[in-house]
Parts: sequence; C-alpha cells; structure tokens
Amino acid sequence: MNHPNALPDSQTAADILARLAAVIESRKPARGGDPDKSYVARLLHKGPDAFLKKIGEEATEVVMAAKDVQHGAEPAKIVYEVADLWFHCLIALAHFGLTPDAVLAELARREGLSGIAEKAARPA
Ligand SMILES: N=c1c2ncn([C@@H]3O[C@H](COP(=O)(O)OP(=O)(O)OP(=O)(O)O)[C@@H](O)[C@H]3O)c2ncn1[C@@H]1O[C@H](COP(=O)(O)O)[C@@H](O)[C@H]1O
Repeated sequence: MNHPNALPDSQTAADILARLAAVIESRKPARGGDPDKSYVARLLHKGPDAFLKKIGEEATEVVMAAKDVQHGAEPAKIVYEVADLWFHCLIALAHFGLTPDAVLAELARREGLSGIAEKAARPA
C-alpha cells in the first residue's frame, strides 16, 4: 500500500478539506446532485441515517486497522480508514450546514489547552 506521506507544497489541509466540502455541497439534492452518478449525492439523498451509519462503520474500521497495525500490518492501513472516516464526517457536517473550517477553528481554539486541565476546570 503506497500513499503520499506529505502534502504538495502548494496545498494545505484546510484547502483540501474546503475543496472537498465544496464538492459535497454541490451534491446536495437541492443543488441537483444526482444519486445515480454521485456517491455523495446518493448518501445525502438517503438522509442522515445512511451517512451516520457509515460514520459508525468507518470509525470501527479505523479501530480494526489500528489493531491490525499493532499486530504488524502496514501503518498506511490506518491512513485509508481515517480518510474514509473524515470523508463521511464531512458529509454529515455539510448536511447540518457546517464546514470543516468550523472544526479546524475549534481545534485551534483548543490548542495549548491541556485536556486534563480542561476537564478539571469543568463545573461539577
Ligand atoms: N473522498 C471520497 C471518498 N472516500 C471514500 N469514498 C467512497 O465511499 C464509499 C464507501 O466506502 P467503503 O469502503 O465503506 O465501501 P463499501 O463497503 O462498498 O460501501 P457501502 O456499499 O457500504 O456504502 C466507497 O464507494 C468509496 O469509493 C469516497 N467517495 C468520494 N470521495 C470524494 O468525494 C468526491 C465526490 O464524489 P461523488 O459524489 O461520488 O462524485 C470525489 O471526487 C472525492 O473527492
């Protein structure tokens, strides 16, 4: 299994996610997405139960891939499964009118905030 380990110089993760989000947006039924020609349109057409089920399956596949890697499989296996998981999460975000930028902004907001300190500061 071969996959590129680094992004080309001109590409940022935010750009890639934004481009994919734009494609997903264009596949919405209201925008004429065709379930016969597009996997994304098909999932959006089926509705939340369909893509939320896929997210559950893909999350499980990430766990299974990681267990395989623990037992000697090629680490790239995890990359493919995480890509599937992120992709299906982007479909859910689009359905609910959210963008990957919102998630990136939340991660940026959390930068430097220890998870242990954050949990300890929560109201009882
Ligand atoms: N990144 C992806 C992407 N990742 C995974 N998949 C598809 O997700 C599906 C589910 O993957 P699985 O491994 O679970 O396959 P499966 O078990 O056969 O799936 P199910 O039958 O259970 O749904 C497969 O059909 C994959 O091809 C993707 N399909 C599309 N994209 C992106 O979305 C864009 C728009 O795609 P379309 O809407 O199909 O034109 C594409 O240009 C890509 O950039």
